[in-house]
Amino acid sequence: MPFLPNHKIIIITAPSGAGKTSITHFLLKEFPQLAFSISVATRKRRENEKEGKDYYFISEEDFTRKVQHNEFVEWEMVYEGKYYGTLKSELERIWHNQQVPVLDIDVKGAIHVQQQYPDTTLSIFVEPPSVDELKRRLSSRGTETAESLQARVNKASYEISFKHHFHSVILNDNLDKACKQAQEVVKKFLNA
Ligand SMILES: Nc1nc2c(ncn2[C@@H]2O[C@H](COP(=O)(O)OP(=O)(O)O)[C@@H](O)[C@H]2O)c(=O)[nH]1
Ligand SMILES: Nc1ncnc2c1ncn2[C@@H]1O[C@H](COP(=O)(O)OP(=O)(O)O)[C@@H](O)[C@H]1O
Repeated sequence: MPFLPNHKIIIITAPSGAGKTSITHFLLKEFPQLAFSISVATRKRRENEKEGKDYYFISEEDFTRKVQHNEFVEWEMVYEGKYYGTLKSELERIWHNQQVPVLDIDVKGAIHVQQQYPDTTLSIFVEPPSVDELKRRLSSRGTETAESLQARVNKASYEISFKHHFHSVILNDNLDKACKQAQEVVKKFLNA
């Protein structure tokens, strides 16, 4: 993939329910030079989600074909049988528009991207106050079945154990405060 040294990347990572999406939306509103990196996913679309805005929703067969054709910067089976990946073409599209991609991806994907672009990546880990609070937030978000909620909660402690791999750890006990902290870190990175 053509890559220039000024091609920056911002990663927001965390367990599901920690507040990645909320903080990412805030950052996208604050900084017009940022653009959301739309991932490919094989899970079902939620009612409030739009194809080609939140994700590119595809079948597992199509996902496998893209893996074989080496179309991903990184991809993971984040939950049992549910695949997610960042397309090379998505990063290229955003860089081509002179913008900086914001990747909302899981901890393993985040570590892979950081390894590939160590000098130009900013990674932010969003930490939930506790796993119990994470469960409460996911329940009240109202998007998950009992099974998908449990899968998210089960993985949370494992994911939190990776937090030291990232440049910045932001505790999301208060969303406004967490957004402001993220804003400061991103501002410094964009101006560097
Ligand atoms: N590795 C990787 N993870 C992704 C990608 N896109 C989304 N994810 C992660 O997959 C997990 C599940 O996302 P989602 O199904 O939207 O559920 P939510 O986190 O509960 O809103 C989250 O941790 C996302 O950050 C991607 O392209 N690559
Ligand atoms: N600090 C917070 N306090 C209470 N609820 C929050 C906080 N941050 C986010 N939420 C809510 O918790 C749920 C999960 O947040 P979301 O941004 O979807 O997380 P993620 O993208 O990491 O899965 C959403 O309903 C969101 O409105």
